Amino acid sequence: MSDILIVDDERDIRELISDILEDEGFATRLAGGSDEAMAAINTEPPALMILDIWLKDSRMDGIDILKAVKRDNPDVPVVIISGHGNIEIAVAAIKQGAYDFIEKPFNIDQLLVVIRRAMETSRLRRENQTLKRKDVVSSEMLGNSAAFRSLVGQLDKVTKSNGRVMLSGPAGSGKEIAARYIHGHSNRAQAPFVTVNCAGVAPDRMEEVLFGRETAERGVEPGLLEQAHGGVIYFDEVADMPLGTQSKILRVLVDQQFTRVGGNDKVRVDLRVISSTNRDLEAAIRAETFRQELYHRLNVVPISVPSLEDRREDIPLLAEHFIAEFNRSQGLPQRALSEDAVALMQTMVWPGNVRQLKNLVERVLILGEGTGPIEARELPGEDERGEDDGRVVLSGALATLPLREAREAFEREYLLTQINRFGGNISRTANFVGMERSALHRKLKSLGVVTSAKSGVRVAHVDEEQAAE
Ligand SMILES: Nc1ncnc2c1ncn2[C@@H]1O[C@H](COP(=O)(O)OP(=O)(O)OP(=O)(O)O)[C@@H](O)[C@H]1O
Repeated sequence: MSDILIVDDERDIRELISDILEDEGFATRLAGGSDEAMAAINTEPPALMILDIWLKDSRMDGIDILKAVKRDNPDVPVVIISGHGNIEIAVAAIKQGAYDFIEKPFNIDQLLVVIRRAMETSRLRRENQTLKRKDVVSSEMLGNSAAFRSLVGQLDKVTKSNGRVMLSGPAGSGKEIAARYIHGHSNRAQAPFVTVNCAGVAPDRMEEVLFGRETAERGVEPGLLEQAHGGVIYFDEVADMPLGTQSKILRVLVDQQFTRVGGNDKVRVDLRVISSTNRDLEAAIRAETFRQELYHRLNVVPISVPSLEDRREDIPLLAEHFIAEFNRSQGLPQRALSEDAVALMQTMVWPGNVRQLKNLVERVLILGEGTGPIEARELPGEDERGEDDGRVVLSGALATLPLREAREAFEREYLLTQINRFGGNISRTANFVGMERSALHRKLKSLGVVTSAKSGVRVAHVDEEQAAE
């Protein structure tokens, strides 16, 4: 979608327009009638279409083509060419969704201004759509592990206030879904939830995207802050916000008002601000890529979202939920999970967290074998797991240790994973690893592994002092 389609029954005119546009660096395609035009659009929708209203000897006239384009490719801006004195028709075309019109005979500058504006508006619109696309995702948040319950407990406490929340946690752990949970349970639930993808917008576009703009030609085009009025604005990955925009956002938070790009009027909006980060913002402040004052304003209530590895117990529940969801949305087979598959999933590493689990489930369902329970062998290939039929590939660090220490390091890691997988429950862990409960306790003690309750969550970790003894 990068060229301009020129539809005119007069060859001289379409070639003239094409020459002008190509001189300006645009690629063009030409069509002399409605069939050719429709075929060109169906092959690949253009970035913009210039359309003559009167098409001699054609099955469809310009207005029909316009209607078809607006029905099937509503994002393609259409600029109408109308004969001199046909203003009513041009106005009718605008009502049908044409972006603008130019009258024949037109002057080149006028043509270029209209085209540039149309392209720019359509780009802004697309950008906003990508930003809002996430809006439709489901916001059912599932889990039953202690770490998850502790998270929900904290979220519940902030739903009723207006306090600014900073969600921190690794990529894909569910920060956005947590933000939606706050929104959905607050008295702003009926108002919009608007996501600003701080990493996805080019720095020089950020202000226009956030604050909107005002131009003589197009009037007011509201930005995301205005679109979120009454609801929640979610700054996803705040650490990626350009420094210049950070200062402007800070001003908005202090003054509770802003000005659109190109405008003079002050705009007031009522917003709740929720932000997320998977980076260490304090380090970003030290590196002077994040403004300290903004950090303090956004970080009023810090809430940390646990990684999937800290809530391994939830893996079967989440996997089953995603299987059901893919069954509903894409008709993928509704399969059960074998015990082996669950055990493997609960011991794998999940750098991409819940998102990675969701992607894995989708892949297994697509590539899968039949409709029976999902087996462990269908899970990621050996190459991805770094093991082969239980053969462990030694990591560099392990390979340099004497056997006794290497075995201890392995046992420590293995048992830590298992205990966390069973939510800190020693009996269930003992049962799974095939040891007596008391023997497991002794083993843990000798390895320096202790379990403790941190904000209501029982987790296993290594007590360095004990381990050193
Ligand atoms: N507790 C949960 N229950 C159900 N689905 C979840 C849960 N947590 C995360 N997900 C799903 O996992 C995916 C990733 O979640 P989300 O986008 O909220 O993560 P994130 O931390 O905001 O990611 P990123 O850091 O990449 O922005 C989404 O599809 C989300 O619906």
